Amino acid sequence: MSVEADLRHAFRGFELDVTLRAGPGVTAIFGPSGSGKTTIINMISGLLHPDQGRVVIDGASVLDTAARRNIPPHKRRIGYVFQDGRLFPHLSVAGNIRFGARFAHSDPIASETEIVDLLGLAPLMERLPGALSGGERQRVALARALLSAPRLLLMDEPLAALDEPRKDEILPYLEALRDRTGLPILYVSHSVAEVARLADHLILLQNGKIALSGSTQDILSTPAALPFLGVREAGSILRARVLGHDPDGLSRLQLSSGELVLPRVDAKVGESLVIRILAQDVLIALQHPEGLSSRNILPVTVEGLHRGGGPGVAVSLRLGEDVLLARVTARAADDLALRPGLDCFAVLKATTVPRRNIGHDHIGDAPFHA
Ligand SMILES: Nc1ncnc2c1ncn2[C@@H]1O[C@H](COP(=O)(O)OP(=O)(O)OP(=O)(O)O)[C@@H](O)[C@H]1O
Repeated sequence: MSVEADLRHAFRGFELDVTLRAGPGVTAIFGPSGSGKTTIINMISGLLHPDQGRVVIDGASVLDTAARRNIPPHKRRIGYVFQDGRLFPHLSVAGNIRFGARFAHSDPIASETEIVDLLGLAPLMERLPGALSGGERQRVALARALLSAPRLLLMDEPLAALDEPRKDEILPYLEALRDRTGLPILYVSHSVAEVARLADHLILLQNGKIALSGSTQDILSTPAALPFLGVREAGSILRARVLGHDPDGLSRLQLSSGELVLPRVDAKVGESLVIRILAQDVLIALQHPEGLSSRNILPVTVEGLHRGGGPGVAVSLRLGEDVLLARVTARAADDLALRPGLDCFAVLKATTVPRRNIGHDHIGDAPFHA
């Protein structure tokens, strides 16, 4: 399943011009306020009509301005999840979920029981939305969208209205939904942490145009992406497998090259994880440091440097199959004579990685209807 969109549109003082293609899994659309994220989502869903455009979902054309084709929103087979859930307050959870099924034009992607199980809703079925937490309400909105037998899911900042603990609670459900439904999911977000955790692909939008796009892992480790993500949020993703949990409360993880030690992670031995390491939490040493408190000293090779407008330099460091991003001062980069090809050591402090930055890599569970 896939979605293709070619969209051109002018509002007063704003021009949108994007071509995108997304397959199964999460494709995040990330960009500053006013860059056009919601406009893209609204045009794909049919809520807004572009000056010129073409949208193809799962091989079916739903919009083609040149051919005067414009399928109305409710016939496009799209599940839409908004920031605020938009549940019917007078219907129970079960009633809200079943409402989605009324719009199903074909076989659902999974049965109601499967969807209720996936989103952990069984104990909540009789409750009214007013008696649910924000995170629970969003899980109901996700279930309703899934039961409408969509070929595409659009999520416009679905976690933005939730506080941090509720976000943490719902992220594992979104990971499961991503891995089990096989649907393309376009996910609008302002949060690098969310994108790093969930998205397979990332589109960076600026002023109505695509500035960068590619696999999330590649984009997040590209020094050139740093100005878009913000220096504080910049960081790369490492893939790791849990090797073991030690009695002193630390977990050992296998990287594509070397091992990482972190405070106990919530995963079983053998599980695959994605871990976001913030660029500001990585130190660079030319020699293997001795007598250091950190247990994470990884041999790396400098791949590239990117000088920003300020005092900082982003340095990409090759670590096996992954790239680690470090942010150092320009003065330090000069003093250490950092240059592509230089072998050095990356030092990470184990306690700086918050739990939120550790996600599950694509879960091995069989997709629905596999
Ligand atoms: N119906 C409209 N009429 C005129 N201008 C619009 C309309 N909708 C959006 N715009 C303009 O288009 C631009 C993109 O808006 P859009 O809502 O897509 O941005 P966004 O990236 O989703 O922003 P945010 O993160 O704040 O939600 C903005 O300059 C906005 O003012």
